[in-house]
Parts: sequence; C-alpha cells; structure tokens
Amino acid sequence: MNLMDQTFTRLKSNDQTALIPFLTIGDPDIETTVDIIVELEAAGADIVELGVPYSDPLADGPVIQRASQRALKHKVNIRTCMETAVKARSAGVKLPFILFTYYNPVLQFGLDQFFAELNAHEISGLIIPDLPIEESADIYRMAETAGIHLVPLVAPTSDERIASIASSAKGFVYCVSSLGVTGERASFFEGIEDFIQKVKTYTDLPVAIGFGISSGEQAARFARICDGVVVGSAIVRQIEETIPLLQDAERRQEGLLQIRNFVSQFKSE
Ligand SMILES: O=P(O)(O)OC[C@@H](O)[C@@H](O)c1c[nH]c2ccccc12
Repeated sequence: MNLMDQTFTRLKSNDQTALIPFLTIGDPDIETTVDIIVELEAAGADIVELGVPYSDPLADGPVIQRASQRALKHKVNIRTCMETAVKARSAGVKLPFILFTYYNPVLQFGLDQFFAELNAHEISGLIIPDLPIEESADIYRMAETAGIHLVPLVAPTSDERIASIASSAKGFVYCVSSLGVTGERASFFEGIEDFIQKVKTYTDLPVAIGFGISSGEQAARFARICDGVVVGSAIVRQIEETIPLLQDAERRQEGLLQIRNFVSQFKSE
C-alpha cells in the first residue's frame, strides 16, 4: 500500500474527500513551485498532481497551456519534475505525489528508466491522459512493478469502456466531469452524478472527479459523492495572477498566502 493508498484509506475512515490540486512544475520557476506545494499542503491538500509541462498539451485549456509555456522557458522536463518532488519532501511536504505527463515525454525518457526513477523519487501515482489503449496493459504492469499506480481517466462518453477501465484501475479512478479540455466551468456534463455512481458500481477503489471545478461550492457538491476532487486550472490561474507578487522579494510571502487562502476554499469538511 503506497502513500496515496494510505491517504485515501485514512480519509475514507474519517468520511472525508481528498483535495487533489494540480500545478505545472516550473511555473513560474522551480523554486516557486516548491514553495507553492508547501502552501498547498497548508491549505489542506491531500495529494498533489505534479504536471510535467509539454509543448503540445492536447487535453489542456488555455490556462494550463500558458503555464506550460512559462515552465518550458526554464527547460523543465520529467527529471526536473522528479527532482522537484524531492525538493518538496526536503521542504517538509508529506503529501503523496502523482506525476502527470503526456506520453511523448515518457517515451523520450525511456520506459524502463522512467519507472525506475519514479520509484526512486517516491512518486505514488501516474496519470498519462494520452496513453494509447493498446499500450496501456504494458504500462500498467511496469507501473505496478515499480510500486506506482497508473490512474486511468474515464469520461461520461466512455460508456462501453467504463467497466473495463474501472475494473482494471489501480490507485483510484479519475472521472472527467465534462467533455473537452481542462478549464474552469460553470456547469458540468448532464447527469454527472449518475455517471459517477455508475463508475462506482465497477470498482471498490476511490473515485475522484476533475475538470472544471473552480469554486468551493462545486467542490462541496462533488465531495458528497466522490472520494477525491481534482482542481487544476482554477489554481493554475491563481498562480498566474500571483506571479508579480511571487517575483517581488518584498511581496512573495503575501503572494504565497493568497494562493494558500484560495486553495483552502476547495477543502470540504
Ligand atoms: O484544470 P481543471 O479543469 O481543474 O481539470 C483538472 C486538470 O487540470 C488536471 O487533472 C489535468 C491537467 N491536464 C490534464 C489533461 C487531461 C486530464 C487531466 C488533466
């Protein structure tokens, strides 16, 4: 049972829902990312999704695309992201980490080396949104051998695939709340609650929801039926808007506190 499993088990025993923020590593720079991860933990985050910036983020909306562009200026890659996880641990962060990356950077890195280093860097989970179906069995196996859960995404339109995805999942099942790309939303897929309940009939694993969640009310709505709530773009936008403070030595702490306060709204009691 890895740290992410332990976290979900503890939260479930307390009838709580995991708050799972996403941020792009290296946005606006690595040192600031480490400081922000410390704030995410202080804000009540339970697991952190560490996003590897990518030049062609097909599933991402404009907010995360901009974050990726800012991070890529610092030549952030998978190895830098793993090193960032170590720096966050050294800063005292106890949270489990999920590495979020598109598939191409993993292939460039080399599959064997990738999983060996994930294990060495104590990464608990992995999300690869564009993993080709025909290659997923091998990657699942390599991940489990390395003690890492490859978390699958399931969308409301995955109909006939929901059973196979959910029943073979590891770690947790990531339900996508809407069609399209990431980005804050005012509304979600019609019947999203029914979709979540349907996914839960196929797995005993935790079920988390993501895509579009941008307010405490939306997070609380989903916390009633999910084991985890993922928030990305809303937090990445908050980081983007706070960059002027974060890059001003006099006002950096003020900026970090603003991020902490913003994120704390998503933690449901
Ligand atoms: O940004 P949103 O709408 O809050 O959605 C979470 C999302 O950021 C994160 O889980 C993620 C970032 N990029 C992705 C691409 C595909 C699936 C999921 C993601």
